[in-house]
Amino acid sequence: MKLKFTKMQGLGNDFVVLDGINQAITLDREQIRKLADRHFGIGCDQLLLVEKAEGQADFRYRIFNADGGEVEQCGNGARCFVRYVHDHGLTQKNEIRIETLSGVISPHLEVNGNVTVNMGKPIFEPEAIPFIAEKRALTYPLELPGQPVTISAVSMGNPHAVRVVPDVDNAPVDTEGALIESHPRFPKRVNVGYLQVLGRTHIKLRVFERGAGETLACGTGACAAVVVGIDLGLLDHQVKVSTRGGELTISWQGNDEPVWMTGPAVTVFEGEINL
Ligand SMILES: N[C@H](CCC[C@H](N)C(=O)O)C(=O)O
Repeated sequence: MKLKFTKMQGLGNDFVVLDGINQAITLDREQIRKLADRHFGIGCDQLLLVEKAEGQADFRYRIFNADGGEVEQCGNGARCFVRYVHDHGLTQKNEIRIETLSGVISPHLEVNGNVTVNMGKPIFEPEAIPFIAEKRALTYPLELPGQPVTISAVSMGNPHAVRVVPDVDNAPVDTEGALIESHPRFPKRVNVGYLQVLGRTHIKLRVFERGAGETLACGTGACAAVVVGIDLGLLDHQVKVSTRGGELTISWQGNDEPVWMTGPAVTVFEGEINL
């Protein structure tokens, strides 16, 4: 099967984007893993599928991690999604509503080329994350081989565990991140963020992503980290998030207010692959 694709990236978090409207696409887990493979396929952190909306939204937005698993949300991908549908003539709108497994989000193309997305509101109830805990708390002890660690847990539609650390550049992201990602108290596994507070309006962040490993940036991870930082009283309402791939601006007014994310979305190349 010949498949047209577009390679895109948001702060180095990279995507293979497929038009599922003008080409009939059914991919199994193994085919997704192959497309995402950086040696035997195209290579990406996530594969994004553009489909017709089922409800009132403009499009349906499906997200698959490099391990082939379909997930609920992807922030950097949402910015690339609106750039893609605009550039490929699938819409003339600058602001669109896209339905995901975790609800509708609305990315907006800014005149300066950045994209702002209403990422919806954070969810802290453990059973909705999902995370196994007696009750909602600001932080939780999490048993690991060796000594336990302290995390916060929140959902941005997808699950996030966030650790506040003094120095992200020396944090055990690959080793400890992998242990937390598949910890039994996260029944659907979890994205693991390492947050360093540089000031009340600036943090540094690294994320070991569920189903992909450490990425250069994680949009929902940046939202989760800022929300946790605000909840812990460490951050103000608008924060610059410095990731290895560049900077995001995240803002949250608290309580049931949505989280807003602003950042870039870049097309790298168009291609075609025989699958
Ligand atoms: N690995 C994530 C999906 C991609 C999220 C990330 N790339 C973003 O920009 O939000 C998960 O399994 O929930």
